[in-house]
Amino acid sequence: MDGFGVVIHGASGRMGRMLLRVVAETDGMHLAGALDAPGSEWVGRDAGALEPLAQGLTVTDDAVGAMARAQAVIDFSTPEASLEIAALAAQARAACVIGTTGFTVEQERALEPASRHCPIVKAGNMSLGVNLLTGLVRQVAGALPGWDVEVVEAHHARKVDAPSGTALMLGEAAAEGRGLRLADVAERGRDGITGPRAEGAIGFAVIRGGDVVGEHDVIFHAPGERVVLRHLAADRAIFARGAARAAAWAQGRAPGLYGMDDVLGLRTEG
Ligand SMILES: NC(=O)C1=CN([C@@H]2O[C@H](COP(=O)(O)OP(=O)(O)OC[C@H]3O[C@@H](n4cnc5c(N)ncnc54)[C@H](OP(=O)(O)O)[C@@H]3O)[C@@H](O)[C@H]2O)C=CC1
Ligand SMILES: O=C(O)C1=N[C@H](C(=O)O)C[C@H](O)C1
Repeated sequence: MDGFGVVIHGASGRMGRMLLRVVAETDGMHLAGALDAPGSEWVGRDAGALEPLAQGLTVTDDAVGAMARAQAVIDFSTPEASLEIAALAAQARAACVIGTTGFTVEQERALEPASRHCPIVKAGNMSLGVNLLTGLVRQVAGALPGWDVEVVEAHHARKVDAPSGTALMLGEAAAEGRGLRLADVAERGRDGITGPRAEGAIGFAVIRGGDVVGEHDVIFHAPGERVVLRHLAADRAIFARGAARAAAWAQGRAPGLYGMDDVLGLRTEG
């Protein structure tokens, strides 16, 4: 078998199926496990029914057993399940790539113990385009200090968290560009008599419907003009390829919590 072994956590999901394909197709790695939720109808069945290239692998809910045979796990599931698999990756000293979004601040913090024992790469969006856009947003927000920033995102009707992980990443970048913390300036829900927009706020608006893969606009408003930075995702393969690249990058890496900016060499100091 080619290269290092990768377990897919959340294998029957929209992203899980895509990852089964992308990992099977990527040189330097092979599928070592397809993990799904305990009690899932998929457990015990051939993963070939999820993705033909995964034929011969049995979907399992035995996370300990699967991690014993792997050097990396790629997780697109739920925040609770991500924390469990990160702890097991730490025990196995395997790299852990987390694409799952919707973490609370406490859940983000709860990843720290695992990150002392294995490399964890976590990002609300694993695509090259969004990670480049994040740097541009940081730059533009700093260059246009008085402008009103609004982040608008659209996703498919099955998405359960809002604003999206990507929208929050972009909002964080805008706040960082102005030397602020997003938590201090975010306006995440407007309804009723809201009063005028708070000066310096970073606003979020959310659209849900149909099968939209993921669309994000960061709009900078000033009297008489607007600058719009946009990313449109049309294929989940862009996220899966980013996650596979992160798993390869993390092989042999020191324990710690990393982002896609580390993987892609986009991190700017300061
Ligand atoms: N960072 C990025 O680039 C991207 C992030 N995402 C994020 O990834 C996550 C998943 O998205 P998506 O694939 O669309 O969602 P789905 O709901 O289609 O898939 C989630 C999968 O996780 C499984 N799961 C739930 N609990 C567990 C558990 N305890 N152990 C193992 N598996 C479990 C589900 O199984 P069951 O159905 O049986 O409950 C399901 O197969 C979301 O948070 C989404 O926002 C999505 C795309 C890109
Ligand atoms: O749930 C999704 O589908 C997506 N989730 C991520 C997010 O929350 O930003 C990334 C992508 O936009 C698709």
